[in-house]
Amino acid sequence: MSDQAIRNGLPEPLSSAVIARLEQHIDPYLEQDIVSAGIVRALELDGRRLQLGLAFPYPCKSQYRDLVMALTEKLSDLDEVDEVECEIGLAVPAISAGSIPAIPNIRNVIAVASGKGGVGKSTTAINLALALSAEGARVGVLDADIYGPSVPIMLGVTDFRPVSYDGKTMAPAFAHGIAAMSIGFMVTEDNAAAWRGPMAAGALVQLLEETQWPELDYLVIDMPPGTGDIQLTLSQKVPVSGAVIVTTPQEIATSDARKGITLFNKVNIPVLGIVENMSYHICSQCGSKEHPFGTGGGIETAKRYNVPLLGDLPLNLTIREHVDSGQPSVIAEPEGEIAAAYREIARKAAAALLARSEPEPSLAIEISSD
Ligand SMILES: Nc1ncnc2c1ncn2[C@@H]1O[C@H](COP(=O)(O)OP(=O)(O)OP(=O)(O)O)[C@@H](O)[C@H]1O
Repeated sequence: MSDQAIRNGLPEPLSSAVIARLEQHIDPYLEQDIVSAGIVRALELDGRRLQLGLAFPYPCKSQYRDLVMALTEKLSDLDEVDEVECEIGLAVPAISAGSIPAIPNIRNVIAVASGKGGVGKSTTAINLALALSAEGARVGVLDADIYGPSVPIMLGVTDFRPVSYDGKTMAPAFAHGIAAMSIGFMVTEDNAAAWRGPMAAGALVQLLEETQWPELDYLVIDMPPGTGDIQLTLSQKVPVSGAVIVTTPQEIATSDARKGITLFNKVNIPVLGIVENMSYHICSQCGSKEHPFGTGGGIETAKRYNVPLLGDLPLNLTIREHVDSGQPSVIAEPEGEIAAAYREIARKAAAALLARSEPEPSLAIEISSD
C-alpha cells in the first residue's frame, strides 16, 4: 500500500464512488490496483468533467491510451460525470542499493549481465535502454564490456571522443535520446585485453564516476561477460539496484546464467529477471517457430531461482543488422514485434525493480567455485 496522498477535490459521495472504481483497475506490471500503488495522485471536478492526475513509478507510455480507455469505461456510469480527462506523468523513485552511495544524477542502476560471452548481452542492454527511454524514462548507458565494447557501434557513435570542460568530468555521447559512455571511447581493443581484473574494475568505476551524467531515471550498465573478479568488484563498488541476466536456451549457457544469478545473490543485488535471447527462430518459408537450441532453459532457470522470465527474443537476422548499423530494433522499427518485445521487457524489469527493492533473504544462495 502506498502512502502517497491523493490531492482530492471531489465532493462526497462522488469521491468514494470514483475511488472504488479506480481501485478495480489492476496495474498489470505492479499487480496492484492503481490507488494502492500510489498511481492516482489528483482528483478534481471541473463542471461535469472529471480530471484524473496519475503518476507511474515505472515507464509505460505505450500503455497510456488503453489505460485511459479502460478508466473512462469504468467511470462512465457516474451520473455527475460526462467526460474524463487524464493527465499522466512519470515519477520513477530511486531504489536504494544497500550501503553504496548513489551516483549524482542517477536514480537507478540496472546491470545487464551474462554468464558467458556472445549470448547477446550488449544487444539486449542497448535495446533495453532504448526501450526504457521509448516508454518515457530518462536513460543512460554505460558500456563496461571492457573486452568487447560494442555500444559505440550499436548507437552509431564510433567517432565520439569524450571531452572534459572542467578537467574533472567528461561529457557523455548522446544518441537516439539516451546518454552513453563506453570504455571503447577511451581504449583500443589491444590495450584493454591486457587489463587484469582489479585494474579493469577500477577503470570502469572511474569511468562511471567521472562521467557528467544528466539527470537519469535509469543507467543501464552493459557488464563484462562472465562471473569473475571484475563482475564481483563492480557489483560491490557500483550502487546497482537490480540486475537483468541474459541467456540463450542452450544448456551450457543456462548453467552459466545460473552462475550470474548466484553472483548477484552473493552481493545482495536483486535479480529482476532473465531474458532468453536467440530463443527461437521463425522459419522464413512457412512462418513456424523453430527452437534450434532446445526449449525451456530460461523458464526452468527462472523458476528455480524464483525470478521472472522477462521475455524472449528470436534468433533474427534483423536484430543483428539493426545493432550493427547503429540503429537498434527499438529505434529502427519502433512499430515492429521485436521493439514491442523489448518494451515489454523494459516495463517488466522496471516494475520488478519496485517490487524487489528489498533483496529476499529467503532466496537460496549457492556459492559457485569459480
Ligand atoms: N536475437 C538475436 N538474433 C540474431 N543475432 C543476434 C541476436 N542477439 C544478438 N545477436 C548478434 O550476436 C552477436 C553477439 O551479440 P552481443 O555482442 O550482443 O553479445 P554479447 O553477449 O554482448 O557478447 P560479448 O559479451 O562477447 O561482447 C552480435 O553480432 C549481435 O548482433
